[in-house]
Amino acid sequence: MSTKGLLIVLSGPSGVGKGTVCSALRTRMPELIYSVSATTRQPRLGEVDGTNYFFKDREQFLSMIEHDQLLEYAEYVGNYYGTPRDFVEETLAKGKDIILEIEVQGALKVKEKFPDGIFIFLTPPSLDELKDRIVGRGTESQAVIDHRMSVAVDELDLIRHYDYAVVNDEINQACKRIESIIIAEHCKVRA
Ligand SMILES: Nc1nc2c(ncn2[C@@H]2O[C@H](COP(=O)(O)OP(=O)(O)O)[C@@H](O)[C@H]2O)c(=O)[nH]1
Ligand SMILES: Nc1ncnc2c1ncn2[C@@H]1O[C@H](COP(=O)(O)OP(=O)(O)O)[C@@H](O)[C@H]1O
Repeated sequence: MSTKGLLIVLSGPSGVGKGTVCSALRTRMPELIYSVSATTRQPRLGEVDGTNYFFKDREQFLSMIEHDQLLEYAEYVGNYYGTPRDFVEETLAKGKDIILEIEVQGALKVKEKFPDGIFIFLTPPSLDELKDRIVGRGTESQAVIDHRMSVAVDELDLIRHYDYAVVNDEINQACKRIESIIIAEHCKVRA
């Protein structure tokens, strides 16, 4: 059984349920650490700076890039998103597992730096269900929903770069699958 911390990357199209699954996982796996990203996106109603994201303006974000403070970053539907580097490295150095909820371009960059990371892609039961969820959430304008749906089709094509695909048909089942993956990865015999 490995005592080293695992770097876990969870990706999936907008509206698939990443945020919902992550908050349910927090209850099931209180020892798992969550990376809080920086973004230039406007906060949604109820989102808290430092908890959901570190909300930055474009200039602040570009300064983080310039000072090499981000492990990876990507532009997604008109905004920047990036993973603060120090927190991830410090968490892994303490032997704790950390989960990054990030989109595919960023995930592929993390894979280059951490080939031993565990890459999990959360999929919707269908594209119709995905659209229903993103519309049902009610946080985006119609134009942003359309853009996110077209990005989703391209993202689904990149599943092949991931180690695991988990369907989010039901929240508890999806969490159970992710928890099982993490437990199994800790049992893996590594060189
Ligand atoms: N590359 C990268 N993507 C991120 C990061 N943080 C969040 N994302 C992704 O950016 C996309 C948009 O996030 P958000 O605007 O919160 O929308 P939501 O995922 O639909 O709730 C999602 O795919 C997130 O997983 C990050 O630090 N880096
Ligand atoms: N398994 C599920 N079944 C039905 N609805 C879900 C499921 N998982 C998430 N949802 C709903 O779908 C919407 C989008 O979920 P969210 O977690 O915000 O997605 P993401 O973070 O991937 O963009 C929310 O309204 C959420 O309540």
